[in-house]
Amino acid sequence: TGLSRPQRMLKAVQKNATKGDPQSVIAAIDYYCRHKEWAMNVGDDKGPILDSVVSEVNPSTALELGTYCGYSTVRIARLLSPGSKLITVEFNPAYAAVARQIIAHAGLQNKVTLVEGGSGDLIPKIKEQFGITSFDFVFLDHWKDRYLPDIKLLEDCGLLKKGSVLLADNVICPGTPEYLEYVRNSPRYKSQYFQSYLEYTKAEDGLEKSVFLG
Ligand SMILES: Oc1cc(-c2ccc(F)cc2)cc2cncnc12
Ligand SMILES: [Mg+2]
Repeated sequence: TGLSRPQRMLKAVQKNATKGDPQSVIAAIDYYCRHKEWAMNVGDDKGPILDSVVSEVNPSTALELGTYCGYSTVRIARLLSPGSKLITVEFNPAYAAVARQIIAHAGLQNKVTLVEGGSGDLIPKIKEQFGITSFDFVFLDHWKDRYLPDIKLLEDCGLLKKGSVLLADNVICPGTPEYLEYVRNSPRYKSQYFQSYLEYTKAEDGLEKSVFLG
């Protein structure tokens, strides 16, 4: 049945984006997904909000849950200071295979570690495997019913510290009601909603930024 949607997206990047130029990779994906076929990247409406939060935090250690094709991985990694690291977790091997190539096309492979597997299995292993004591920034963009259990896991594993920033995609569409209720009502978080649009559409969606208070 030919190429998958992620593989078609990769071809568009290889054809239209300049090697080593993250901005051209981002633009090529946004053009393809807006004009050719939709795909579940954070996109060019929510993307600048992601950029502004990453730039404000300027994380030394960052975690992304849900790589997909690597669009937001590239958005985050292009903003990291030298020596900073982004770990991105993807459950689907076919997605991970495309993401590795898109991240490499952007020239960001030295800033990014892509780990294949389930976030629930991998989070408890991060300290020992990567020698990371805590994350300054976490981007949640995977299965919506994993958002809440995974931040509780991050808390229990001591991977969050006072000031750690969580940014969650899709809190309206498809929606993460249990997660929102938790971060908005917990005394351990200061939460803020950034209204935007579902990628490449006119539907409402938004990002929830939650600062861990320790
Ligand atoms: O940004 C996203 C959007 C959608 C999605 C799919 C279908 C639809 F109709 C609306 C929204 C699904 C996602 C799954 N994981 C991560 N991010 C996602
Ligand atoms: Mg998303």
